Amino acid sequence: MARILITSAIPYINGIKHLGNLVGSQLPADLFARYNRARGHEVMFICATDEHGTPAELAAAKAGKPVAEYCAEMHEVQAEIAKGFRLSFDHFGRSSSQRNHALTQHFAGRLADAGLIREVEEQQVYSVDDGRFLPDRYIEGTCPNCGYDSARGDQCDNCTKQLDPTDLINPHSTISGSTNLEVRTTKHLYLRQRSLRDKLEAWIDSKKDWPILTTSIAKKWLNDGDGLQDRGITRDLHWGIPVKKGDQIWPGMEGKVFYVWFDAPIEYIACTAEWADAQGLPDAAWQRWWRTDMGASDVTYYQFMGKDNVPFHTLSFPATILGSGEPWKLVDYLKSFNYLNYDGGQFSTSRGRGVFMDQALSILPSDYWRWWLLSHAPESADSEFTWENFQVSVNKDLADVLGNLVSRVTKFCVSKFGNTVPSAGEMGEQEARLIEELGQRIKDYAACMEAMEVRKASAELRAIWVIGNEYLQAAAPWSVVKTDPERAQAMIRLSLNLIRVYAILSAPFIPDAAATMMAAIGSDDWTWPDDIAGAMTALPAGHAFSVPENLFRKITDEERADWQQKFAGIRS
Ligand SMILES: Nc1ncnc2c1ncn2[C@@H]1O[C@H](COP(=O)(O)OP(=O)(O)OP(=O)(O)O)[C@@H](O)[C@H]1O
Ligand SMILES: [Zn+2]
Repeated sequence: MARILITSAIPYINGIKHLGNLVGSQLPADLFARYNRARGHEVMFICATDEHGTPAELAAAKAGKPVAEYCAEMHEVQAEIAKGFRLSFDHFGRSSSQRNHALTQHFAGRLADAGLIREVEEQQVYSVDDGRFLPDRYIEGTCPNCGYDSARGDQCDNCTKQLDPTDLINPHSTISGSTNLEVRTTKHLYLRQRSLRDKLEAWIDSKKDWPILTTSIAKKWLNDGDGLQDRGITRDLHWGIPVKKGDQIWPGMEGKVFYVWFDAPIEYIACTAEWADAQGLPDAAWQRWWRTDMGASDVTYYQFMGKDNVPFHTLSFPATILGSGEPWKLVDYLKSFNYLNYDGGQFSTSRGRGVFMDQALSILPSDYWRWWLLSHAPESADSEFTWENFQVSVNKDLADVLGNLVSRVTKFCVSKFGNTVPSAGEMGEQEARLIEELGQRIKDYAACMEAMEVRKASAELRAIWVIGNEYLQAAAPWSVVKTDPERAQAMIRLSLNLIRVYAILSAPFIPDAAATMMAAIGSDDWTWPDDIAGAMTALPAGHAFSVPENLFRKITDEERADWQQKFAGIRS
């Protein structure tokens, strides 16, 4: 039994996530967690909400709520939707937890002790009436380039020109509208990533089996232009983790917080501590996942994320870990994804474009989405969600192939032989061939799952469903029963066993349908079918089963057109 630590990129708190976010991080991580549990490994699967930073403050202000209250509410909303998609986190934590405060301050203190932090003086816009420094997005004014009157401090949305807040004509604070702004000097902490550059490069070079997407992004940041740069890790904001050196005051940094990208990945560790707290377990319980000096040396650590998160996980977070000089676990395998696009454009939370997780569940159960998203995961390139493709995939793979097999076999058996596994007849050549082919295909499927080749794994699973259908088609028990009922019984006995095997193999992709199949077949034995011949004869003659409710329904053309129309616009 192996010990497997899995973290999904933590979703940002400022709204409900779209299907792109889901397939780029949480969903494939869940697939991998479920698969490894099914193989009997010890799994710790961690996710959380990413709660700090300016966008959270802005979203809270828009909702008219204090930011802490807004985050607490949105965390519950996201946790509920995650349950709806059957995301099997061991813990879904919060980056604003006390655990993360303490751990983030601890890491900063260690980095300072190691000489890896430098203090930098910067010029920044200060709003006298608001009593605070303003991040670029909090400042608006007239664009010097095109005259647009709501250009932001970092960019003009009208002409796209990149701006400095000091470029704006008649700038004002978006918080209060005040024009009483001045440029003041402020102090920030920078992590000396440059001095860790060679160490980071050697570490990345040692990862020969990582996806090219992952290593190419890391290499770009290491080498492009002047190479890896030191990075500001503090901000002049109210909402965040107060800057401290361990549990000590940091002179000159009073009132400042850590930058959200500094504390967010540390939450993977803190979240595991939150898990232990929630279980009433001592620190040793989470430390054995993270500290190689406290039992984590046999842990293999996998991360899942979309491509935009890769630099922070290949460089910044490892710089924090390596720089601390403490024996924390570094990631062993980083699975990254390209982007899923939506019907001819991009998904966008800020612009409300695409299908969002709550909307998806309101029209179809989670298995339909899980299957489509995973079987079309943007692995080697970006992929695109279209309603046509979704309809075809659901109707063919789920309804025609898998659903149809389950319903045909169980209904036929009940009508001809009753609702128990029939006992007569012997297996023949055809059955032996099916069992042999299944054995090989299950090995291929497992290899894809272990390599986290999500699309290939789904293709293997589909092929496993297809060979069952082909067998039934060729064996044709509904014809054979007329001349040789005992042969037909043997065929159906095998097919009922096949349904149980399908439930086990399909569960990581479509857990609800798998549970329905297993319940209908009257078993709770989820043992992985390593011994396929044994698994295909596991249900004894006389074992009772039932006909399940229709596993999957088809999507009609009218529904497809209706949804396409309904989701074409912008979610406000
Ligand atoms: N279109 C997409 N396809 C696949 N993965 C995506 C997509 N957009 C974001 N992701 C990934 O989703 C995960 C969660 O992202 P996060 O909550 O930070 O939202 P985001 O990156 O700000 O995206 P958006 O602004 O579109 O919501 C991250 O790992 C990110 O890389
Ligand atoms: Zn402009």
